[in-house]
Amino acid sequence: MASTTIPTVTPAVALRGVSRTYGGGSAPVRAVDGVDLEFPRGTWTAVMGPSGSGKSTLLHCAAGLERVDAGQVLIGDTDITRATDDDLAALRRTRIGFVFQSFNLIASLTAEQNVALPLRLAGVRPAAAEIREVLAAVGLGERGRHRPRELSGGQQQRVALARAMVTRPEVLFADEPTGALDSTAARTVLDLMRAMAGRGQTIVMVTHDPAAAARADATVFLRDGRVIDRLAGGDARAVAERLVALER
Ligand SMILES: Nc1ncnc2c1ncn2[C@@H]1O[C@H](COP(=O)(O)OP(=O)(O)OP(=O)(O)O)[C@@H](O)[C@H]1O
Repeated sequence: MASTTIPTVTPAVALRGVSRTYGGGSAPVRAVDGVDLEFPRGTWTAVMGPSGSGKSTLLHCAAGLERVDAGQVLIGDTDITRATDDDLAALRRTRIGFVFQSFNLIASLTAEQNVALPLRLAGVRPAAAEIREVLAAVGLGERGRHRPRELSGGQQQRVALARAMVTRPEVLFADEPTGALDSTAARTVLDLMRAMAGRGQTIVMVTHDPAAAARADATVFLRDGRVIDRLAGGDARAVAERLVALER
């Protein structure tokens, strides 16, 4: 009988034995402790866990914002743990997007200028029409000339998402993207993330909110820097129950 080969698909992001320890001396903190995870292309994964369980550290290591002490992080076929600082900076400008709870927009720039920034940093002259299109995609077509302080929190987060989307990154890393938003604004941001995953982009999102995690395709649960549980799909109640169980 002929043997069949199962084609292996490279995940968008893979962590292999990743560890990150802070501080040396007598009290080092192992924030991430031997994590193995794969994030398939076009999927949206939530990362949950108690405060201090290592969620942000894991996200920063996966996005190349922070160096790992051990293990490998692969973005597609690229091992970013071997990349130089220049390579990493280039990767972050082109293949990776990042959104934070605090939006991190530049106060003195308009929405359009904020969105254009990653292209400018990559040495590309942004086309005005392209910037308007991305802002329209997040429902802010009329707000391009406004500065962050003239926008609501939900609108600012949508500008931050537009800025992360403008380079069409393979992977979007989001650290509590809805943490500062009311439920209506949060839903709009989560709808946009769902649309991104639908276009084949991969999303890794740290959240404390079971309702936000329930919108993702899967949730991984961390405790003491380790992955200790995983839930595919699920509703907010199922996510919350798992979270409560691991906080005991
Ligand atoms: N720069 C740092 N220096 C020293 N220790 C740190 C640093 N950053 C994080 N830690 C420690 O590493 C552990 C994991 O922190 P991390 O911020 O990744 O957790 P988290 O799960 O994202 O927490 P939270 O939900 O409260 O934001 C914690 O014990 C934290 O105190």
